[in-house]
Parts: sequence; structure tokens; C-alpha cells
Amino acid sequence: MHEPLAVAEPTRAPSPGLALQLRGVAKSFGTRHVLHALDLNVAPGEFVALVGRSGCGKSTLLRLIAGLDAPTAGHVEAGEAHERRLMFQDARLLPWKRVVDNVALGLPGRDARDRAMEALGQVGLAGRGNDWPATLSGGQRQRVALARALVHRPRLLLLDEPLGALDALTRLEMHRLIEQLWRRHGFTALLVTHDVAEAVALADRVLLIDRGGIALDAAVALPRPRSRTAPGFAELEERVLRQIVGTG
Ligand SMILES: Nc1ncnc2c1ncn2[C@@H]1O[C@H](COP(=O)(O)OP(=O)(O)OP(=O)(O)O)[C@@H](O)[C@H]1O
Repeated sequence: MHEPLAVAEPTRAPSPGLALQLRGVAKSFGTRHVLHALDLNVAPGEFVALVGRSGCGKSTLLRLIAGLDAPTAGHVEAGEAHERRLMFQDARLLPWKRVVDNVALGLPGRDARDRAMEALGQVGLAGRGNDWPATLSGGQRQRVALARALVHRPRLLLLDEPLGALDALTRLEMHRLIEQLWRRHGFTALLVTHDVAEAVALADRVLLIDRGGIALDAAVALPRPRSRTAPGFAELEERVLRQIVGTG
């Protein structure tokens, strides 16, 4: 069976006071119904994590919000396309372009290179702009991907398992960096992750996706920056994990 080619452009502005609004969003691939009538409101500047079993539809949901795919039913209201940026597990850098030129790609204006250099500074890679992507570590490549997103000053940053391929220590460093940049720039963040501790460390809200809907919407009221040993952290992590285990 052939799916029609998706024509997806969620350009409608969400209601005042919201950065993102999903209304009755459903998505099917042929007879496979992945998301059913999903509703979600996200406030500007909120950090939301999406967790759930493999195959529950987290990436599908992020792709709908990014405008890379169209819902089968319902509405995604996420503002203008240029206000959204997506980051994946793989940095997807162009190997034949220097680091700074990867970041400056698609940036208008004569100061594009300067802005790219400044963004590299913000992710701790000042001085690496003239290097080739192949000379960077996996963590550094993800920093470049972050700079490439932030240089456009997005209002909505969509993160699809961006740290999934990194080692534990690099992940912790990236958590600190992402949180710092989020606090400084005030963008709204949606993070898909398999790592519940990562969700609890970073998010204001953890959403559990199950059976095509939101099975849990847990507020994380712990003070930032968060430590995994702080009171309440392990309890919340455990609660979300238990819910995930109970799904499927
Ligand atoms: N383009 C597609 N065509 C057909 N089926 C698809 C397509 N994209 C996703 N699916 C199916 O939709 C379901 C949800 O996939 P999705 O990648 O959104 O899950 P996920 O929660 O992100 O999984 P994971 O945690 O393993 O990355 C899966 O069953 C997947 O096979």
C-alpha cells in the first residue's frame, strides 16, 4: 500500500500564551494506528520530555510537530517553520564543510560566519570552527548540531534522542549545556528520550506516550540544576519507569 506523499506544514499559530498546541492529532501508517486523538498544550519556554516504549510513536509525534510529516487527522499548531529546529541522534554534519560552515549553512547575511562562530562559542567549541567534522568526537559533533540549531534562534527546539549515542559522562555534560542554553535563550524544548533519568533531569514535564495517547503527564518540580541524588529525583524516576513497565 502506498501512503500519499505527506504535505505537512503546521504554520498556524497556537493560541495566545502557548508555544505548541496539538488538537485531536492522529497518525496512521496504512492500517497501523500510531497516534489517536492526541491533545497537548505546551507553554512558551517549557521543557517537555517524551518517553515511552520503543515504537510507541515518540519520533512520529516529533516529526508531526516539526512539519516533516502530516497528521492523518487533527491539527498541529507550532508557529512558523523557521521558528522550529530539529536535532537528531546523529549530528548529520556535511563532512566536506568545515565546522563553522556547517553551522552557518542556510544563515542569511554577511555576518553568518561570525554568528556561527559565536554559536560555537556558546556550545564550548570556540576555536574549532575551522576544523573538519571528522576530527571531532561524537559529543563535539552533537555540540555542533546544537550550535547549528541555536544560531537560528528557534522558539521551539525539537530534540529526537540527541544524546542516545553518547557515553554516560558526555551525556551528563550535554545535559548541563542544554539546560544552560535553554535558560539563557528561553526557547521551548521537546526532548524524546529513552532515558527516564535524562527526562527527569531536564524537563518541567515528562509525558509518557502509550497506546497512541498521553498516559502520564508528570510535572517535575525539582529545583535546577538537578542532581540525581537530590531528594525526590529517584522517586519520580521510579514512578515514571514503573508506568512505562506497566504499558505495552
Ligand atoms: N514512515 C513509516 N511508515 C510505516 N510505519 C512507520 C513509519 N514511521 C513509523 N512507523 C511505525 O510507527 C510506530 C511508531 O514509530 P516511532 O518511530 O514514532 O516510535 P518511537 O516511540 O520513536 O520508537 P523508538 O523509541 O524505538 O525510536 C512504529 O510501529 C513504526 O514502525
